[in-house]
Amino acid sequence: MTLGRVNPQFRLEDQGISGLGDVYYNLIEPALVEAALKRDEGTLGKGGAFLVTTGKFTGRSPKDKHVVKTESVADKIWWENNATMSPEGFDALHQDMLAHMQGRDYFVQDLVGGADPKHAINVRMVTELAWHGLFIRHMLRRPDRDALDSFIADFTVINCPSFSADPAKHNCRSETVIAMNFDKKMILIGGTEYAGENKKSVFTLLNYLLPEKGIMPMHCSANHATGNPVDTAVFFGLSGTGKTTLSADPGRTLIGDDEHGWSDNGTFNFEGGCYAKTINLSSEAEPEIYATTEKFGTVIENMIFDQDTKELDFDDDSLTANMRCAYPLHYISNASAKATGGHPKNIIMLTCDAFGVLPPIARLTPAQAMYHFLSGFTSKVAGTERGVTEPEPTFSTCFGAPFMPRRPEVYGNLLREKIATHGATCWLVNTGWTGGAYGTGSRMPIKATRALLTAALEGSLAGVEYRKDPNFGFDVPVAVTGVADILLDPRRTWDNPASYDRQAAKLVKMFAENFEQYLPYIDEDVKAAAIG
Ligand SMILES: Nc1ncnc2c1ncn2[C@@H]1O[C@H](COP(=O)(O)OP(=O)(O)O)[C@@H](O)[C@H]1O
Ligand SMILES: C=C(OP(=O)(O)O)C(=O)O
Ligand SMILES: [Mn+2]
Repeated sequence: MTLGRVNPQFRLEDQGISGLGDVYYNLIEPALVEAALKRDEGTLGKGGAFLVTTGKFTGRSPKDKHVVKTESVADKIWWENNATMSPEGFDALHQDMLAHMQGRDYFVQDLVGGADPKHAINVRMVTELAWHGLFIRHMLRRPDRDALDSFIADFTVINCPSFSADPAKHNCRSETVIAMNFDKKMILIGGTEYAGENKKSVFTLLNYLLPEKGIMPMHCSANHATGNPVDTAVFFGLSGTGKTTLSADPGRTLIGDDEHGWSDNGTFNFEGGCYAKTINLSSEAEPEIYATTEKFGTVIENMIFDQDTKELDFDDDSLTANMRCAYPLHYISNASAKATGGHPKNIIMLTCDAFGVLPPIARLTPAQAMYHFLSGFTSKVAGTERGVTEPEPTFSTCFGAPFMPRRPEVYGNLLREKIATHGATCWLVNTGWTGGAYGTGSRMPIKATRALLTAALEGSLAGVEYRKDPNFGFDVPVAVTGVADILLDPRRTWDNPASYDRQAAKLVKMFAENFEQYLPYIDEDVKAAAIG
């Protein structure tokens, strides 16, 4: 049976998918919540939030993500960073997944990736779980109801958590699989319930498609000055560095929290919703995000709650440290209705330095910005990827290596060109450890980070005194109103300055060793900005 609203010329049968049970097309949020409750997929929380657990997989499985090596993409993909799958393996996977889907009910959401209609793609998400339908309906952009009648998908994603892949037959690594086929315009996901795979696979797709149109795809959040989209800031950062937290700024308008493009027209969100970490979320430090956890349909993943009162326990990470909530952009009161902004005036590169070495803010020259963008130094925080249980220093190029199908220079050169054309000011902001490394020191207070960002974005850091950092060569402000001076000089926050110096030397060496791989691809000025 077919239920809901769909283009009568573009049902699943028209895509060669038949023999399913009931197919629910484009249900709106209340209907998805009803369906998910009926199917016992979760339970209602305060304000009608929808609470789910995802079993064994509570974070992404980057090693199980494959790109199908077809002729047309063979010389475009960065294979050192993307696991392959043979076209034959994919076809077998596709067939077996369709066979597995027989007789089961499915939920179809016809959505859009990209707030700039000129560069948007239509994505059809076919999900076994009703709540995955709800999740992705929040996360991507919802077309007008009338537009559904003529919707044709550019890409189709099928997500089937109850399906187990067979490495021998499907040319994959384990029972869990995320397989991207750019030729067949299809992504198949199996063997994991973690909702983040849905949005990050669409992100990877856009990261592949957009550079050829001269658009820079960015793993970043974005906001603009209230009433003034020309004053746009983007915040690059790997998971857990603070993109979502810091872009939800009561003093600015939120464009988006995770994935954006930079075209000749400025900045545009790929998405229509946010996916925030809820561990230790407090109503004082992050009131806007906190409030979404009590709104209708917000999807809350892997949180412990009181069965009687439905009170969420934000400190209980017994299921995972990667507890999450997903909500539409408009659940944040000062979000942009258009989800677009101007050319970034400020570019913030967020790093979560578990060594406690980097200063809380530094101003970068364009060459230094390129150096840090290609380096992508940060820590993986606990939980977002399987197997990571404490902050793990890493160099994740473009601040999002797991989502980059092309070589880093492709993104680096695009960014470099756009920074030069539009004259953006670049900053490195450490939201990680201060007063010592992870284990000794403490995480940078959110209040301090916010005060520094406000100063940078409002322009008041333009006139202050700077020191040149002896290890990294960038400029660090000496004093900023609202922030203790000592915080600005990490060496002074350590009990033993000699230990700091040793740790800094170790980090400089790591940077230098990691950067060697980029030397053949970069210009002299970036080489000159290299450290160590
Ligand atoms: N100084 C800080 N700046 C930003 N976030 C911080 C800071 N200190 C602690 N945090 C916490 O770190 C996490 C950042 O996560 P999030 O904003 O979701 O990152 P991302 O969106 O980049 O994945 C949040 O749980 C936040 O409360
Ligand atoms: C959702 C994710 O990313 P982020 O924390 O950057 O939102 C993820 O990496 O699974
Ligand atoms: Mn985020």
